[in-house]
Amino acid sequence: MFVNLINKLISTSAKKPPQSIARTVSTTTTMSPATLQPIFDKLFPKVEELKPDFINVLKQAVEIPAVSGDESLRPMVVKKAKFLASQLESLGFHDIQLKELGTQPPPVNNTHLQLPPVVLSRYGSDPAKKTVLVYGHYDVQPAQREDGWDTEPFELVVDEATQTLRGRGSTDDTGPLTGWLHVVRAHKEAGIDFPVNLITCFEGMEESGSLGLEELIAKEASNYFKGVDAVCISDNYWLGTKKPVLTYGLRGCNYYQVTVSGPKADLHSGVFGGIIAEPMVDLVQVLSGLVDSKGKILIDGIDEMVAPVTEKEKEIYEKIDFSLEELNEASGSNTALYTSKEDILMHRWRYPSLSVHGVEGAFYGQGAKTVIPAKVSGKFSIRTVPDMDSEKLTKLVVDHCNKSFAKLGSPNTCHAELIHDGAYWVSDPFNAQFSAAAEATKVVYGVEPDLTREGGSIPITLTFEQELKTSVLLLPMGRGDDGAHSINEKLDISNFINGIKLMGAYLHFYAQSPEN
Ligand SMILES: C[C@H](N)C(=O)N[C@@H](Cc1c[nH]cn1)C(=O)O
Ligand SMILES: [Zn+2]
Ligand SMILES: [Zn+2]
Repeated sequence: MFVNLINKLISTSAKKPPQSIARTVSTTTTMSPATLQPIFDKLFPKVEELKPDFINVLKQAVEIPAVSGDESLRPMVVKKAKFLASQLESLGFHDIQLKELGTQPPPVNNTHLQLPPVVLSRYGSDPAKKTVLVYGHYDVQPAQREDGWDTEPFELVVDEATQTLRGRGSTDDTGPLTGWLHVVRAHKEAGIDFPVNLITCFEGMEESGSLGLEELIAKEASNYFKGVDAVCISDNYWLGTKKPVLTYGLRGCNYYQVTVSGPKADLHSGVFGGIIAEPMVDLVQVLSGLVDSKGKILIDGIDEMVAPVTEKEKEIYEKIDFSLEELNEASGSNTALYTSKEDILMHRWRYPSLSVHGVEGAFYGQGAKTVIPAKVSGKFSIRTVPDMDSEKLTKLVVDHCNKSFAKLGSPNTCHAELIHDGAYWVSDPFNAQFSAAAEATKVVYGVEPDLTREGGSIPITLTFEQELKTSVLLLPMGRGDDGAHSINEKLDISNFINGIKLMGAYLHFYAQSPEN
């Protein structure tokens, strides 16, 4: 009955993909694990044998602080691109190109700042084989030891006690990205013919909105990317900590800043406090008018853009393997806004959310600096979902900020703007790629994967689908408690090693699959 429900959801949603599907994948396919078993019997032990080398490559990559959101670290992002190019070269990839994307558009402090290059390369060019493009990002989120890390964030620590690899980028996304290189190495050293032609597209701006990549993909669709049959992205996480998943949906992300400016320079609060209008005081009031403590977005017009939940969709969430306890464990707290699994998953996957991230220009360090900041920018983002329109949303956000500020009657000035936007994406999880990945999961993990959506965003996903006219599969490597974007980010060694096997097995199953 549940299978019928899923099929109905897909067939009735016409061009629109299903909102959410929670059952395991049905693999009615001609692919036979038995014919591939002799290959896996050679491949998997080789992956195990190369584990120390794979960890060592990840260690070298993590040591480069490629923080795309920090302008001063841009040379490090470029250094990491070059490091990857040299790794690709030593593995026998060809046609390696570091594609330049021009200068970073405003808002930016250095108006001549070059965007980091996109690393394109090929492994194999056999016309008899399918071509799979693998996308990953080599940039990372900012991290400082003082944030609360147990060890230096840009040193990969092999934690024997927990059997994890700790360091910024271990799970998001340096570990999974390097996984694709390791798959090639394991094939070479095991003497196994690589099942597909591989193209890499590794970018260095994902954590900052994938600036410039859309244009590159549109340009290369009929050039470098010509003949791509499928796109695979390993850049998200299992829902929990035990069960592997395949992911068929992402929320989008519109990132904003609202800047309040007043005095020419920061001022002494003893000299000017009480006699001038303080930008920070205005800003906190504008920010507090965006969302309430229950997570309700206070901007008029947003709820109306969200696709309504159908009765059928509600049933889907019941089947998912997830609990409030797992959420509490992953957040390290009991601060959840919802208690039921359905509410938690719907608010993570299919409703928008607004998060306030920080304030640029404000005092934030230790001690007690008595300053009145002259200009402060509040940063916040809205995770978007079907059927929200990015331009309409931005208009609502900017109008809302301007109205909130006007109510204050302040002599300061206020400017709200979009920094970047990335689209949401929902796909059909029963195509050839997902079936191949489900078979691979059964071989590697011995279970059928759950089908999940992701609350986070990978801005370029929809662009690949539209420009290359291919399906996209999200094949996560890490677990839901990996701490991506947080302190002590980690990747379990077992996820790293099994994830590499999974990537390899998926490529073999997909190569055998009768359809594209
Ligand atoms: C899911 C992916 N690994 C990720 O972390 N994506 C970022 C991308 C982003 C940054 N700004 C806007 N999108 C995320 O979801 O925050
Ligand atoms: Zn990330
Ligand atoms: Zn990522």
